[in-house]
Amino acid sequence: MEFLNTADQVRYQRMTNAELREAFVVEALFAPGQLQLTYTDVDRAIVGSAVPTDSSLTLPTHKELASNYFCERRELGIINIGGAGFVSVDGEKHSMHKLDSLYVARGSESVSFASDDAANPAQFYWVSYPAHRVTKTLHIPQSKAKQVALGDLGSSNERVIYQSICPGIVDSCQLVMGITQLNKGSIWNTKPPHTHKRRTEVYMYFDLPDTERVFHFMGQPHETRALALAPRTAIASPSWSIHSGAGSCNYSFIWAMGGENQQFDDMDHLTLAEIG
Ligand SMILES: O=C(O)C(=O)C[C@H](O)C(=O)CO
Ligand SMILES: [Zn+2]
Repeated sequence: MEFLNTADQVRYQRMTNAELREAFVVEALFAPGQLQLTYTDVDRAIVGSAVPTDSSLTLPTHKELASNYFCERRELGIINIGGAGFVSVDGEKHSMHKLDSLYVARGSESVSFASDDAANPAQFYWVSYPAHRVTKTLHIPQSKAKQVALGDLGSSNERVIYQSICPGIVDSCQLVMGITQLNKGSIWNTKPPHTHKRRTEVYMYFDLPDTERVFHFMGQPHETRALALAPRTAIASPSWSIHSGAGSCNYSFIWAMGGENQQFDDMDHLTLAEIG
């Protein structure tokens, strides 16, 4: 397991791009045949990926979790961004098509990942937070997610937010998670930008060609920095930071939040005049 130690709201202002990347970005994701884990210090979110090819991959625990198994005190939100596959939770198989979500409840002892076709492997991405009670594991096909259409083409931010792991759909503890898809011709996510002191957030950009980038804006509203992120890269957003991006083309991203509350709409919106 890797560890991501984010910088504080003063120190990030003096950092080079390479230092900002080191402190906020999770780049080593989605290696074929491998499972990867990064423990962040934003509300103890653990970010991970698994790309099973010829054999299945099993979610391990780690010394720093001091647990007998990964979900002993944790919940897990998994989304597949690749070919069809399945996730087995304590022996129960959940088929996962592209963009399906799976909520894995605290207390689930074994979690493993497999692809239907090694030549077109599933690409599982997940975010996990500590969980204070036992709830139920649930599979959510993308069609069952709450859909919210936002923005317009004239402002280059026409997009659909799919809220799959959220109150009303899944009984989770901290985790709120879903996918935002930008329509062709739109490049801006999270416009207008916002913060939410009550929650931290992790974004993971995907579904754009390898040659394209998303310019992700982070930092305090009056002192922002931009990082050019390649596809399948995640970035942690501390509670004091905006999180908004402009792509060199349209794209999708998975967002996941944890913290004080689970209210998606609880945001402190900013006007662009407040961004520096
Ligand atoms: O494009 C958007 O707007 C988003 O996807 C917003 C994120 O979901 C978010 O930041 C929720 O707090
Ligand atoms: Zn947010």
